Amino acid sequence: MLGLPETTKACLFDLDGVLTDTAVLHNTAWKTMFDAFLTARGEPPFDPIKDYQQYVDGRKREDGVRTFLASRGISLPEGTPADPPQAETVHGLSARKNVLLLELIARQGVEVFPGSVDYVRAVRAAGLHTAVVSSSANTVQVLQSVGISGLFDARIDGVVARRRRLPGKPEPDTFLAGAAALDVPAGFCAVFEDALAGVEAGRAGRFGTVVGVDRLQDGVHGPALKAHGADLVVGDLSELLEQLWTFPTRSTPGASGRPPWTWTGSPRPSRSSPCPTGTSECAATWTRGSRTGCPAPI
Ligand SMILES: O=P(O)(O)OC[C@H]1O[C@@H](O)[C@H](O)[C@@H](O)[C@@H]1O
Repeated sequence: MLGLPETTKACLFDLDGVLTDTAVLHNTAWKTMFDAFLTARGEPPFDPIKDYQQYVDGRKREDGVRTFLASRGISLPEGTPADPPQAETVHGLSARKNVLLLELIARQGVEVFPGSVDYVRAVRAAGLHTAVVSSSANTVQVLQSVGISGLFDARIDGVVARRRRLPGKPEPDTFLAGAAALDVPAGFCAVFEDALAGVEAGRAGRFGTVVGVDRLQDGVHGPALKAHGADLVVGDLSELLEQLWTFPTRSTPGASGRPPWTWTGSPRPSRSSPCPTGTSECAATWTRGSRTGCPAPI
């Protein structure tokens, strides 16, 4: 069910790029901030694909600054969290990026991915627990702005991680804290992540399933998510809902109240996993309304 193993008891969702369309806002804020900094030093600009994915995406704000600067062989003083945006320190650059991000959020607004909201609702309807596990210290504001805070039983975000001194992704600690908050062992949890650092954290924490979410669909990011720890990769969580299949009986209703599939021909395929339809095992002809074909994506 839900495209997850039957043993799954809880789902841990990353925020930016998984639930909300905010990864692009973060990326823009990072590029604007780093480009101004790099240009002043005569350095090549920030690459919004390679640099973002490898050094920044999914990491806590200050970790993103440190990891990217290290990749360019640049070192800055740490400073303190009280540093203003003008400070030439790790915390100062972090503050600059946050000012830009908040401007972008205010100007452009935040959108949810409807397929993700449908999926979270389906997960909860199936009795599974849910948590949002994000590196972002702006998680509360983003969730509230789109009205989905109530869909999660627990939240481990950048603010919580800072307070509890949890190492950020790619370390597994924030996801493990999410699982602990739901009182579900990691092996019974599914992690949903769009960032390389995030799927790495999922693998490092030995979670039951790590679902990579490939919003780029460029033929590169999906395989990279797999290489970094995703067990499966989807373009949108709605794809998992579509795989919410069982071999229907003649009276089994389709998902979302659609008419049931019926079959003709024989033999009717037996239940098995993975779905045998579309393989030589399936000799039945399945129809629903005017549609004939595989019942898996019901
Ligand atoms: O700056 P914030 O809102 O605390 O977010 C920290 C990080 O949160 C992650 O979710 C994003 O993938 C990163 O791009 C971002 O830098």
